Amino acid sequence: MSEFIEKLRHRWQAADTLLCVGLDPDPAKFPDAFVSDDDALFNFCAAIVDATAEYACAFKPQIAYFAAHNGGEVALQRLIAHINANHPDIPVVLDAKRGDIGSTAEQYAVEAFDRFGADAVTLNPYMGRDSADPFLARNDKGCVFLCHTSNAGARDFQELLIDGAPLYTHVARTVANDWNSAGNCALVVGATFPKELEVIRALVGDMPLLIPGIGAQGGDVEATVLNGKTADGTGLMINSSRGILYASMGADFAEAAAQAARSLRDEINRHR
Ligand SMILES: O=c1ccn([C@@H]2O[C@H](COP(=O)(O)O)[C@@H](O)[C@H]2O)c(=O)[nH]1
Repeated sequence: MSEFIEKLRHRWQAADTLLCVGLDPDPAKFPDAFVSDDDALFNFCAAIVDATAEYACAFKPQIAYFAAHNGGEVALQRLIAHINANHPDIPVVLDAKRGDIGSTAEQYAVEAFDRFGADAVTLNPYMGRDSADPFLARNDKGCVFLCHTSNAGARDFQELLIDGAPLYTHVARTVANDWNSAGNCALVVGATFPKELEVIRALVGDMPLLIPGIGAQGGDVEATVLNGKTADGTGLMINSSRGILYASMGADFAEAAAQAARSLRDEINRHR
């Protein structure tokens, strides 16, 4: 089992939480105090991280929200270093959805794990095994493959029938049975597709699932937990980004984020 999966399992138990706090910083939504702050991306996210850490089983920074801004990738690098230094028990899943030919994928693996210091990265399996190999070879780290995403367009390709079974089930089986020999794989499954979540859980045993789609996208917490949990009541990183980050856009943003995180952690736990 990879260090990422061990760290995640330990955090599930030690902190009694399945909540993943998503870090999608949008300066247009920041409180006024950040308007003239040259380091607003880092300062806003670090305040959210410190306020919500006790409720988090993982943090998930989405790289686009950093890379969209000049200097944003340096802010991301510093933010992950801040999490690793101050909250070392909480794994960081870099949401980058990488996938390319092997030689380029090698560079993406260096980017995620060595430059940014993430414990795991989200990956697009569409280009097949050789595009995943540079990540799978890092068996201390985690590879979180898109399986059934949370958006409406997930149906366009992911539900197409191949040999009588939807494409997303082929992804789930292939990752669980072929790609996970080092025990370092996980899957992304949207909370907005609870029936498909149940199907995927039945196919992949205890493999961890990253679940976006709660909060702003309207996924149902009870259905997510009931259909996605493992026999021991864990197995899930249930993500909320905007619902936590922007619980208040006032001076009390960090306290409001902590309250939103605690409330969602508690709601999740009521259904475990
Ligand atoms: O299927 C997917 C895969 C990834 N995401 C990402 O998760 C968060 C969701 O943000 P919310 O504000 O909680 O809706 C965001 O970073 C997406 O890029 C997803 O939503 N669905």
